[in-house]
Amino acid sequence: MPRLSKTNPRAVALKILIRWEKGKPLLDEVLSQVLTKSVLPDERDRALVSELVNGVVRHLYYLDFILARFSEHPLEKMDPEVRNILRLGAYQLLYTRIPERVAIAESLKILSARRRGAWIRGLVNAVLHKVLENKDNLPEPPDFNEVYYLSVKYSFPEWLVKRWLQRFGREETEALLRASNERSPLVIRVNTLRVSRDSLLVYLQKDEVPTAKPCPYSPSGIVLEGFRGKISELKPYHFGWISVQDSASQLVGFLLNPKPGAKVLDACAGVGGKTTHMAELMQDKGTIWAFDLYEWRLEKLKENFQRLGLKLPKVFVGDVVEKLKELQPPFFDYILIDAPCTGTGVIRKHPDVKWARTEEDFLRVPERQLRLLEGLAPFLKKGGIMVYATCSLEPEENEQIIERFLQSHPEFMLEDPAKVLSKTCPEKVKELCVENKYLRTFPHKHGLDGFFAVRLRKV
Ligand SMILES: C[S@@+](CC[C@H](N)C(=O)[O-])C[C@H]1O[C@@H](n2cnc3c(N)ncnc32)[C@H](O)[C@@H]1O
Repeated sequence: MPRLSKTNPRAVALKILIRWEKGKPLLDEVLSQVLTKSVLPDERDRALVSELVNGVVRHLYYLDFILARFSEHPLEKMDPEVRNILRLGAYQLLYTRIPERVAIAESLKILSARRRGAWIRGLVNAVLHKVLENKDNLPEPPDFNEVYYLSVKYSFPEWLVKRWLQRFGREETEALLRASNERSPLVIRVNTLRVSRDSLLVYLQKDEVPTAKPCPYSPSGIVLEGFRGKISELKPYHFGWISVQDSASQLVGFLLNPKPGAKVLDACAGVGGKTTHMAELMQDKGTIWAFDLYEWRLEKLKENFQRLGLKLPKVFVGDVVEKLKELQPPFFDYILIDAPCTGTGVIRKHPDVKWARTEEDFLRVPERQLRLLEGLAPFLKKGGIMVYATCSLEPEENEQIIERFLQSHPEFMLEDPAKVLSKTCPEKVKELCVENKYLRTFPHKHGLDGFFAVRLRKV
């Protein structure tokens, strides 16, 4: 019989948290590796693992603050198994509707199965009961230090809170921290080559997701409010009618808006979220060259093209700047640079991002981004369009990079995103366009992932 660590969702979550805490690998990757090896055939158990792991990572500092108040033993001196079982227990008690006795009993069951002694079980039992007894009157972090207070209350590293406070001020920073801790709704993009958004909406509302509603910004977007199921269990997913893509990310495709028959370069294609959108916008006519550093991502990209019934693009593994020098490609009509970035705009989806970043990233990452802009600019046709996008909120990766690029490239000019987007998207999209130059979305202002994008024309 498989061991508890493979069959019990809380034990699987514990294993993931211990592994994540040790080396801070990408949480999604550890989650999928451990889930693949686990024996959890029920989809609800797998969803519980994901909910517990993401929840603990999202509220890490606050959970530790609360636990430290109720434990006589310093958390940092506990072994990782005990520390993380306490975090898991406290998360269930404070943030979920799991019955309290189940949350505590299951924590103790795991410790027993792992042959932890009576002393450890007693400690965990006592601390979790104290959390439960004080649930309606939990201690607050001291507020004489604004940075420390916000950092603990919303579980963000102090350096990032300080950075946002300097830029946005107290009220807006608090709104951003709060919004970044919320779970984002699931948004899908309709493959309009197969089905119209209106008819798919009718189908979903009637049959599979009664709460489905049109996205107010993207003409192809449907928001599956409150949907907690697995997307691959929806029939339209199997028919190739939909892809999962946040509304802000969909707008990047509409900003480039490649025409049918065009030659397009997707420099950082990943698993093809935007590549497939471009193919749909081009009515599957034309040529797309898709690059990424990782083969496994491009394999997924191909699967996505196949599922959506789209013609496969030309796919290349490796550094796009170096590869293009070897390949001597044609000049492109359109280039998309969906640049690697710090990801501070998508913390609500990837809570580990806040713990993985350091201040040095804001020196290192922009240089990679500028290298991509500089390296790809020569491959764009005169009159062609290049869109640069990130899911970061930080000016160093966004406005400042574009200014630096434009200073040494007078042959490029910025186009007003509002003018381009209003041709295909609802009027409301203009709210997201600023200074006639930038498309900028924020979780706390628009309820969207934080994205930045510009449209550059080579003149
Ligand atoms: C923001 S993600 C792209 C997401 C993707 N466009 C989508 O919509 O699904 C950035 C991607 O760029 C890739 N990347 C980073 N540097 C690169 C380079 N020099 N050449 C090619 N790909 C690169 C990364 O592997 C990563 O998959």
